[in-house]
Amino acid sequence: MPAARRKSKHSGPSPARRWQIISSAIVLPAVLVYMWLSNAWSLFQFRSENPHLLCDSSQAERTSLISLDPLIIYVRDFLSPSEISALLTVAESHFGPSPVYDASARGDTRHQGRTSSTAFLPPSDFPVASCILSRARQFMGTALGPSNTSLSDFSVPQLVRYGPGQKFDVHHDAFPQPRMDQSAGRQYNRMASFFVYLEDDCVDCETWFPHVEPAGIRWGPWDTAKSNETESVMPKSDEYYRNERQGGIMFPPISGNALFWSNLKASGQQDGRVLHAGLPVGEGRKTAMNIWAKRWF
Ligand SMILES: O=C(O)CCC(=O)C(=O)O
Ligand SMILES: [Fe+2]
Repeated sequence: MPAARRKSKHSGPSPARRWQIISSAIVLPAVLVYMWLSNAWSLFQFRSENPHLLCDSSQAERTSLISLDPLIIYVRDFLSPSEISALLTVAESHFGPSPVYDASARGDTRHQGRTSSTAFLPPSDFPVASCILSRARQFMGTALGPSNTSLSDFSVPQLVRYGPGQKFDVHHDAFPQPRMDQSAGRQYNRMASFFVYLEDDCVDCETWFPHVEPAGIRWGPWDTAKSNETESVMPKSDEYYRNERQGGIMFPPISGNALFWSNLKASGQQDGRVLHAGLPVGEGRKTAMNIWAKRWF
């Protein structure tokens, strides 16, 4: 046999080399295809479990900043329907004429600017009021301050009710000067307000903040005094505030939702920008809950 032929018979790759070639030509691509397929499968599964691959609508934020300065926050679903019906039931027999604080008399009086009815719900007598105060405390987080440690850091919660023609004229929730808390033996003021809507079956019954004009508001044509029409500033499905022809912002009552705002400047004085009113009810009935957090002095 010629030498050249003999040589070619033995010059092929060794078995180890052949295995190396097979593995790089078949096994490696197979592994890569497998990895790609399994990734694609997981993605497919993820997509079929989350067909829209968008936000989960049940995770919608419940709070909206209306104004940073002064601080005003809108809270959706602050109270559940069952909490609302519990509050309305326990308060029903406790309504009397709404009081107004008279600084010169240093006490509560009646005033023609406030014609609603009020029911006081001391948390010690009304467990539902107590758990709602705890929620308010949670909402306020560390803003209550280190000396605020108990439910007495809130004024006694009140339900306020308006029938046709009843109103609360423009006013401030904080007192002009700190007021004595007799049982605590200390002075306090209402540093923040929660106003929670319970019954909203009424017309012309908004809460109006005449001096708050959030940056995000699109002013209506009336702003130029050319038209009498107000313009909604939110899409219909989310219409929880609207602008007001005379200026400011109006909140129509929506049962369960709450407004939260800060009443005091850092100095402890009233912040005049959060003056507000309960407009005279046209028809129907509005019931809401007042919760005031105290700042001690
Ligand atoms: O009735 C309203 O809309 C506001 C009432 C209010 O401001 C209050 O009770 O202090
Ligand atoms: Fe008020």
